[in-house]
Amino acid sequence: MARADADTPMMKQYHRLKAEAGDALLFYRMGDFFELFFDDAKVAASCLDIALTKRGDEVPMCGVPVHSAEGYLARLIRAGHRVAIAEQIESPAEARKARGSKALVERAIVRLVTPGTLTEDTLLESGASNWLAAVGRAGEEWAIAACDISTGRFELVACAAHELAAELARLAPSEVVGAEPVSGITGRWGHDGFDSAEGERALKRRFGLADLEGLGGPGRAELAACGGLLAYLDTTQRDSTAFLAMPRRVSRAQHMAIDAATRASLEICRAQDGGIAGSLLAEVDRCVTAAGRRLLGSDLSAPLTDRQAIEQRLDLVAWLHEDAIRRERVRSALRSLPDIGRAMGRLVAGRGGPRDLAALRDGLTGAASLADMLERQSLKPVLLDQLLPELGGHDEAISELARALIASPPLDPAKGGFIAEGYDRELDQLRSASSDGRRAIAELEGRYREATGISALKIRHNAVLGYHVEVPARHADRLLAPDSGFTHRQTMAGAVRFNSPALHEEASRVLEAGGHALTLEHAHLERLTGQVVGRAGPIADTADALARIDVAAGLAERSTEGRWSRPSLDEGACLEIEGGRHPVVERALTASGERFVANDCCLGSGDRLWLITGPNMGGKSTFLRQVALIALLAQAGSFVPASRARVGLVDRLFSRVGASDNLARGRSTFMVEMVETAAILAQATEQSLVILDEIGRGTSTYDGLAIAWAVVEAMHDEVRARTLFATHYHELTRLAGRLDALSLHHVRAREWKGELVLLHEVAEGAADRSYGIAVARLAGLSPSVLSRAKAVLAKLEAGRDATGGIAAGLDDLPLFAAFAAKEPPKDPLAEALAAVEPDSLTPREALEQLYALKRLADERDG
Ligand SMILES: Nc1ncnc2c1ncn2[C@@H]1O[C@H](COP(=O)(O)OP(=O)(O)OP(=O)(O)O)[C@@H](O)[C@H]1O
Repeated sequence: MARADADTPMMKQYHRLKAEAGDALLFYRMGDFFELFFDDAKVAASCLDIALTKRGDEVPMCGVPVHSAEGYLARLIRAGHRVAIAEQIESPAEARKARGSKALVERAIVRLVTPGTLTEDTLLESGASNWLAAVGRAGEEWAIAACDISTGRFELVACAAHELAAELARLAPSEVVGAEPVSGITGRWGHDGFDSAEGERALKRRFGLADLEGLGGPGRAELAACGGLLAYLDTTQRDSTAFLAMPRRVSRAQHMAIDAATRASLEICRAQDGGIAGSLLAEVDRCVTAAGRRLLGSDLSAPLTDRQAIEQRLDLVAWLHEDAIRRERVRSALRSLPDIGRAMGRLVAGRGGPRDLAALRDGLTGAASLADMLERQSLKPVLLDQLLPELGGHDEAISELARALIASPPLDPAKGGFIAEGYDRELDQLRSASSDGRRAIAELEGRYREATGISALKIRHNAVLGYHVEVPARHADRLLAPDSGFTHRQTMAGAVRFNSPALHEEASRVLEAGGHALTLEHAHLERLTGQVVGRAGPIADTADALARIDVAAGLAERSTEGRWSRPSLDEGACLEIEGGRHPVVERALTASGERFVANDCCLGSGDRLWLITGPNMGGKSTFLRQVALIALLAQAGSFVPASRARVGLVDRLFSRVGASDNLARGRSTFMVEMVETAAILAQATEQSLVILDEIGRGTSTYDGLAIAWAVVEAMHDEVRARTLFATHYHELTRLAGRLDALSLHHVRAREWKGELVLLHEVAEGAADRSYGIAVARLAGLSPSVLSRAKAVLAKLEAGRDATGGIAAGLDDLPLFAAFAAKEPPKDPLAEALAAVEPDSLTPREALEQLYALKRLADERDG
């Protein structure tokens, strides 16, 4: 930068603000633009594809107009940037008045825009939640405090260190913050406030609580996370407040545990390409409101484990499923409702406007009439009875807003005109004074035309001159005459402009009345906003209740469309599915005119591990995933794509795909596969459901088979979870003779007139052969390569038959339990040492312990 420029007061101010903004891009307000300088300008210009210019000789700079800044902000945020907004906090006139004619306008950072702290519609996806998650810890305890300030949701979850990643995967936050880096988690670290005492203070202050008993006494890690979260909100929101309902403590046991890899593999809320299209969510979603869509996403992300709660959701879906007319009435009532949750988020944050108030008016009115309609229905399910009271109770607010606002107010309050006539007498009078004035001005125009004889005379208005008389240049002389009563203001190319005392007087009246009217309207806006913000909690409850009804009605609609059935739930470890289908694959096939073959599955304590073989493309992966998705949908409270399903409640769901299937995602090392398999073996329980698709195939045949073999044994003998294991290692079928709760299944195929026909039917027993070469022919491999492959296969098979193949001798292998029992011998000295707590010992006790340890050491060595 040029030295001289660096020293200007403006640049000094800029650098001070930039230092405060840290790594966020600084939007520095200059008149009608936000300007960016130095590296910020380079980053923004390339990200936004706008021109990079120079200030003075050297300072790179670019700018975006204030009125369209939101669109640019959205792009920067989506590209992973944070933006600090430095506004002018006084007008140039105020600055001059206070500090002289050359005074610099004072600026301050009024907001830090980050991905997790957005409230604007243009910056948010309407159908997805926008979580900000703060990771806190106290000793060995960890917790996440998460909020979505666009709707006020606020959750606390305590968990162990190894569960953090899965919990974060459930929330899929837009932003993660914490005090110190947590391995395996991408976030922004180094933030302050992650302290339990600070958290407790901040929570009490924020919600006006004397103690935290009402919240069920959150633990120290939860408080630390809260402290960090609230401090971060203060940093980003500055003078405005973020919308937060009272925190809800989420116990991990309330939800089916699903780790990040399983979510990705089952494509629950996002498909593999990261988009919603192609995911389970997109397939199931028939919600008619954005809030419903957000809730459905969170339901599918966190299926329940409490049978009663699931049955309640299912009862509501069933009630809407059995009566199409009732369902359509509910859905059409919901369809017209605005997003009151998000409107509330903006109003609380001080970024709301008249249109948000109108959204509340219309949304709450709609909620009340929906409640009326539902109230009259008979045999209502319990959940609906619980939801109905939440829909109402806003009569006062509704009638106030209905009286106060015009039908469709403008987004921007700046020009006024949003307060309805008849709401405020004074405002009405001011408005009529102003319109009387405008009428008087129009009359004046007529009179002047007559008096001057200039029919082209006009009274106009612009920002610089205000009201003025304008005549074509050729008639100007008449008005320029000293006794004309007009004062010259401006000469243009073809016209000359004048003022007159009468016009001046009328114009002042218009201006004054208009100004007062605007001030009054703004005062009303502020007061009305204050009133609804005071009811933020109950309004958020209404928004949640509407979303819950929308989700149930949408699921009922989807079930009708797809002939889905209500699952029955069971506390035991069973999973019985008749005529199960994979909703996403089924739709893709139907779209191309093909038929999806429904399949059965029956897992129970005596038959809990299915080993599935069969040709490539035979439908193994599809079958595995559909079973997992059916369990997941059932526990989320949805009907399922099956003719009958009985689901033993699943505590944890795991799905893993062998390494090579994941190649496209670039994270498909064999190592990842093994780490993930190890996690399943460590975490799955007898109540879990595990889907393993070709585990072990990412390495050499011998290693792969050996690992797959050992994993199947461990799943069967140790973990004992319900398991579906798809494999191409035919040798594994030998395990059926040794493991009594394992059964063999295959996807059927037939060769007909030399062509392979894949039947996509799951049948009992092992596949008779692998058909790999036949599939390769389907794929179009050349005849010469195919015939060579056949010759090689024949040789290999002959060798296998002669020697017993690669699995020869495995039948003599001792059982898995014989190995599993062998743990490394314990070291008493190490154990005793680990048990010592130096801080809690007196010097004398310490000495005694030292002697005891020495004794143990002697015993071990001696
Ligand atoms: N039940 C079914 N009914 C009809 N078509 C099916 C069915 N299941 C799968 N398919 C079709 O077969 C294709 C392959 O299925 P899938 O990927 O499940 O096979 P796979 O046995 O796992 O194959 P590979 O062993 O090569 O991974 C699917 O994309 C789908 O088009």
